[in-house]
Amino acid sequence: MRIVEIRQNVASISSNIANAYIDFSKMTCSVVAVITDVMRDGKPVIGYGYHSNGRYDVEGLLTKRFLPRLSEADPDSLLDETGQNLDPFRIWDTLMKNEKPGGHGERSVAVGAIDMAVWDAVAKIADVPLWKLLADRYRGGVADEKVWIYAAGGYYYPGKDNRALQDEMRSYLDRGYRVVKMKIGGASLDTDIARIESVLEVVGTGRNLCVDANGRFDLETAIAYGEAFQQYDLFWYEEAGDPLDYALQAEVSRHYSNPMATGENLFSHQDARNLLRHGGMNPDRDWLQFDCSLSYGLVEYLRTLDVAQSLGWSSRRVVPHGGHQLSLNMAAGLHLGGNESYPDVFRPYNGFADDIPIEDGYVRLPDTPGIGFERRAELLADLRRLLE
Ligand SMILES: O=C([O-])CC(=O)C(=O)O
Ligand SMILES: [Mg+2]
Repeated sequence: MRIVEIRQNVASISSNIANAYIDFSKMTCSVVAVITDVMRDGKPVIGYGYHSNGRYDVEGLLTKRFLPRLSEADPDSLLDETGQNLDPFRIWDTLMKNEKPGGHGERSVAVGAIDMAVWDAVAKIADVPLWKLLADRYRGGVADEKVWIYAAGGYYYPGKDNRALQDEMRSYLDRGYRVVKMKIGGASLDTDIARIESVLEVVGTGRNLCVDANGRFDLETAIAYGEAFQQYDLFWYEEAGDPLDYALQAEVSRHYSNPMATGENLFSHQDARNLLRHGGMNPDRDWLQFDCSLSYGLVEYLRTLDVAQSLGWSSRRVVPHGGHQLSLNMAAGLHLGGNESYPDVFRPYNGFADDIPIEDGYVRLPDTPGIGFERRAELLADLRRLLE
């Protein structure tokens, strides 16, 4: 078999929402299609990939550096030992040839988008859903039947008052979610506490609410917020300070005794290891949110999970950022703790299978070969519009 062509394009995921750090008025993402010469039902197998929100598209990195490395490689060097399918690890090594270590920047996003498309193609060629392929390869054939997901939203946007915030959260509960997430740090402490209390009226208990500061706070502010909402026993307190400030994370943990979460802006297993070595995080209490699509893909994520395990972390404490179906497959197939979900934001690069309901905070996975994009019509239509 061969890769016939790899296409890339830029999708818009812009909207008028804002977190404590950025607005999303110009947010984009890169989309990738790996077109193969393997035929299914008279059509070539195509693997699709993209990266999640938060980093802008990486078109330049894809077109100038990473895609040429694949087209210049000996096609056989990208295949597994059977010669009948792609090998994501060999492809990864080809992509990363002549890249120095460290300084992970945003090349990890370009590699992540390609890697997603490669795994989609690999599972389609193997004719199995990716969650099953992962469970068979890495977890003795045992996949989780359903995955815990939480509804991430609660953004700031113009004209949004606490009533609108409550309506948003109520609609998530109506759609089957139990735990919701809201943004903090984009307003004063008093305003945010009033927002939190208004959401608690809807979700009932702090155990159903996560708050996300998107790395906005300095140490003093992070501690002040923690002290102000310690009493609510929130599900987690996310990205209190700068994602690379491990000493801040450790110090906040000394003041805040409920669960904390971070990791969505760490893009390599080495950065993840530094967080776990130096961030004072507690494997019995805290949560890790590394996002494969931003951090060199699933190939690298397997290393990150190994590093976490060697430092005493169960994969069940990992709940990836990004709300995409690749992480959902990984959650089921690799026994993660769950996955983020964006019921309403970042459309159409959000959501899971159209026809599978969310029940009591859990979702099941489709049995479609690949990642499952074919079961999410709006997303597939956009990928096809941009790539075919
Ligand atoms: O608002 C964002 O940048 C997304 C985010 O942090 C999340 O989903 O946790
Ligand atoms: Mg976040």
